[in-house]
Amino acid sequence: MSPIALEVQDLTRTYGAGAAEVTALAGVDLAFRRGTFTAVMGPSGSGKSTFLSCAAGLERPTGGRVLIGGEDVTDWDEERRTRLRRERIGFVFQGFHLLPYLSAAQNVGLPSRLAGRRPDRARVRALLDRVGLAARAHHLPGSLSGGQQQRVAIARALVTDPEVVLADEPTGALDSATARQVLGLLRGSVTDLGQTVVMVTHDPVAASYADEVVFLVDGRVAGRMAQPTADAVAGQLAHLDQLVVAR
Ligand SMILES: Nc1ncnc2c1ncn2[C@@H]1O[C@H](COP(=O)(O)OP(=O)(O)OP(=O)(O)O)[C@@H](O)[C@H]1O
Repeated sequence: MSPIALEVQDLTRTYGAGAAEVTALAGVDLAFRRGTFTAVMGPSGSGKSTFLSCAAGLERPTGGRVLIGGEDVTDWDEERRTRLRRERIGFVFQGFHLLPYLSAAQNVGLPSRLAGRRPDRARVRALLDRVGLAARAHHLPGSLSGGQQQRVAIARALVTDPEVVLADEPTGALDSATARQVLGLLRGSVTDLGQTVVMVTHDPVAASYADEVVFLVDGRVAGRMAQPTADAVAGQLAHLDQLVVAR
């Protein structure tokens, strides 16, 4: 098994053409080791969403490679990439993205169903238990709080034991106490379950739960910080221009 869960090599992505061309990613090299939690930060427009989309196989890069579990998936056709997303990547979104007419347990089991398998009931139950929602297994998302919905989404992201969990502003819609619970669960999935989490966030407190922060500026890696604290991250964000100059 590759020790690297996700790797991008010289990743570039441009949109439009000619005078209207926009460079969203300008040659990003990053490798995410298994069992690590990384936060990706940067100003608006720095390429964070584009990076996640390319890593997830939702968008094709203009150049460079994407490797999942050591396997180069860059040139896979749409069908293979859809299967890759269902079976080998977990997603957590700012807006939860649960299906409203399925119960919490059915939402957690959905990735297995989409992959053509009957959900493993014991695993669904264990994951709901892990996120503190065993008693709410049969509730519809509409009867759960935002934080509870996000906890269901985390259980769903973990159900296939994916190579990597990609989280896009997972606490962006939550109050700070609820956000801490959600971040604790993501942290626990790494520390206890050996998962690999890559999380885009604007929030220095959220980033402080990660092992490392990667800073993007203008589509490039402008800096990194190991063992981040919220204060250190906030300080670095305030001086990203200096990182770029120092590059
Ligand atoms: N579909 C698209 N068509 C044209 N330009 C795009 C498209 N998607 C992104 N861009 C441009 O690419 C650059 C990077 O955008 P991206 O959304 O990846 O940044 P971001 O760091 O995620 O920003 P934010 O923090 O605001 O979400 C921006 O200049 C953006 O306008």
